[in-house]
Amino acid sequence: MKNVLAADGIQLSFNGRRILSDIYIQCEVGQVTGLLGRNGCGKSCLLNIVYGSFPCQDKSVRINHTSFPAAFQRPDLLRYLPQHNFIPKQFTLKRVLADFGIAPSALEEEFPEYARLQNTALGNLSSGQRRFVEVYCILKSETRFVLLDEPFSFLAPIQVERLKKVLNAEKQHKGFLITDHMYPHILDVADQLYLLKNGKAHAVTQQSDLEFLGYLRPAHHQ
Ligand SMILES: Nc1ncnc2c1ncn2[C@@H]1O[C@H](COP(=O)(O)OP(=O)(O)OP(=O)(O)O)[C@@H](O)[C@H]1O
Repeated sequence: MKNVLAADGIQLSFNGRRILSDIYIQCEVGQVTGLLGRNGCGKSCLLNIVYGSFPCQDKSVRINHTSFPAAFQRPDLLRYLPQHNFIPKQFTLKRVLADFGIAPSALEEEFPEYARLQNTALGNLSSGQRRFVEVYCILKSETRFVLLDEPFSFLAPIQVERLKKVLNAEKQHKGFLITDHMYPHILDVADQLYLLKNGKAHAVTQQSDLEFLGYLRPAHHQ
């Protein structure tokens, strides 16, 4: 049986304003599922709800048909990269890698420039380096599914390309749900794509769908 994370029946409103109303998304081990949408359409809320850290009027989150309303309690099954820095800044790189069960040599082989930073606290890295470490640790951690909220923002293009290689290697045994406004990278890595609009998740198969749904300006208008 395939390993599938599925979420549906999600209803979310703030002060009577409907944010999410008709959501069905699924994510399979071996695949990257992309989630696009304009600012404020509810992407971060949706990831938080799937993770279980955000209260929601109604939802069903399942892994292989088993319900996981509080998936954040099962890091062996699901990990989440929030939009903001989430690892305490006083932790050294060495400690962070150990906490995520990653051998320092694994990072150093792929990214030798981090070898000399093992004893550096994350707060003393540049903001891009700090974000890079967070994304790398979440990508490499031992889990089944990974939710990524804006992993590429704040990173230099070459770092994005290098992390995309890590993502593609890791997806052999993990499923990813990823959102980022650097949409060409999402189109590049995603095996399937959803666009969130007016509370609904629309399955998208080609760039013209994104234009039709108003996420991209039509090519002939650019
Ligand atoms: N705690 C809250 N109370 C009230 N409204 C909220 C709360 N959290 C989020 N919202 C609203 O819900 C909507 C969706 O927010 P969310 O952060 O999920 O959007 P997003 O698609 O991730 O946006 P962006 O791309 O700008 O990060 C926004 O209009 C936001 O103002």
